[in-house]
Amino acid sequence: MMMTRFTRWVGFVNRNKIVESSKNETSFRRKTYQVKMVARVVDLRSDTVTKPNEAMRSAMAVADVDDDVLGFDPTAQKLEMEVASIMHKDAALFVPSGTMANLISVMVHCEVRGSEVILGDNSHIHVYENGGISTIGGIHAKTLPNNVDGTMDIEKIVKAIRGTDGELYYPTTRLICLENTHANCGGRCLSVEYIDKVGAVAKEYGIKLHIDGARIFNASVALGVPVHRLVQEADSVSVCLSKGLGAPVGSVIVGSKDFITNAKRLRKTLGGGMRQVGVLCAAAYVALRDNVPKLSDDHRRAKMLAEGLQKVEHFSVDLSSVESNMVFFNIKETSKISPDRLCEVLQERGVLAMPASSTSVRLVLHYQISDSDIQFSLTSIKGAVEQILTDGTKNGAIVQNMLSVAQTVAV
Ligand SMILES: Cc1ncc(COP(=O)(O)O)c(C=O)c1O
Ligand SMILES: C[C@@H](O)[C@H](N)C(=O)O
Repeated sequence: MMMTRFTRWVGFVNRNKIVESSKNETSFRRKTYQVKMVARVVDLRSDTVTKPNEAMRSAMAVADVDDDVLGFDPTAQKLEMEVASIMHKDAALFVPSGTMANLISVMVHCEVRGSEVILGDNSHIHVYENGGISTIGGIHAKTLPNNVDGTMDIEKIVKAIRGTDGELYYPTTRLICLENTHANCGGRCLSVEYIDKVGAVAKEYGIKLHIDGARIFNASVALGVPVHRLVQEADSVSVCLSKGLGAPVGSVIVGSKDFITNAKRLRKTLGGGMRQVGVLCAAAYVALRDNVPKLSDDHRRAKMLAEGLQKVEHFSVDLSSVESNMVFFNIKETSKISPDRLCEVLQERGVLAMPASSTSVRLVLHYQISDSDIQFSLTSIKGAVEQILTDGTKNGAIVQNMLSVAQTVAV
């Protein structure tokens, strides 16, 4: 799973040195892997790695702030109203992270003990949020297989909804969660037709629909569908401003006024109530204002990167799966190149990437990656492959020599 490898590969770039951390079983140890003077670093680990730009920093410096727990931070209110308006929802709430946005949303919808949520077995909520909906929310997860396009079969969703006949034994289904775009399915986009159908099922059975919209603006741009139309049937959406939009921190939950009132209380319970949070909301507002139009360039560069990778003999890329800002490519087993080793050598060559599985690597585009960065990355990747194969040949020769010496000595 990408996340297990993700926790092992956290590379920090600090000016001209790369400090590599690797996670062992017992504790997180930061070790200086190798301090190398690199002329250039292209960070393709995720779209969470962007640094606040000058406009964001300036806005943060002059932000009009007050105590937001008391409900008076004007910049937080301005951002929340803007996101609610864009999404055509009644209200919104700024929270520190996408993980907390999802947790709060699920907990508000499933506030009655014995609730169950239907979600994908490859969804971020199920795989990468420490099981928070269960460990903190006390909510039962009913997972269904995610298809390669990020959807769950609607027939399976309907079948998974608990009937009243088993209420003495079964949890009660109260929520369906979708994810758009779908991170672990390569950033694939869920169509508005599909979301509408799931919304219709939710309404028919009197349950709610939440969309993990960490990259909902990527989906909107990739599909050419207004973002409010994509989420029309959702009762709540978590919108990350700190992903492709490039804000340093934060997500926004949108929904009805009552939903957001309950969400606000739960945010405080979870410790997410923040005081002069307008400093962060100011940067998020700039990201929302300036960066949505840049997402199509991220998608274009993702395709450019995928096409370049496809030309590398030892890689395979499903070009049709590159719908937004993510590229997953497989390394053929015959190459004997491991994703870990490739990412390690790439790091020495100034490209940061993350293994996605034992045979694949994930690359994520964001607005701080340029066209020339793509060319630089492709050149570095080809160089890294050659280096690993050459090392492999040399090591093979050394081992062969050692074996023949050992045999000679043994005789
Ligand atoms: C699809 C998706 N949902 C939620 C999150 C969680 O966001 P955060 O990292 O801000 O907690 C992420 C990744 O970060 C994600 O990729
Ligand atoms: C790893 C995961 O939590 C993060 N959302 C990412 O896609 O990088």
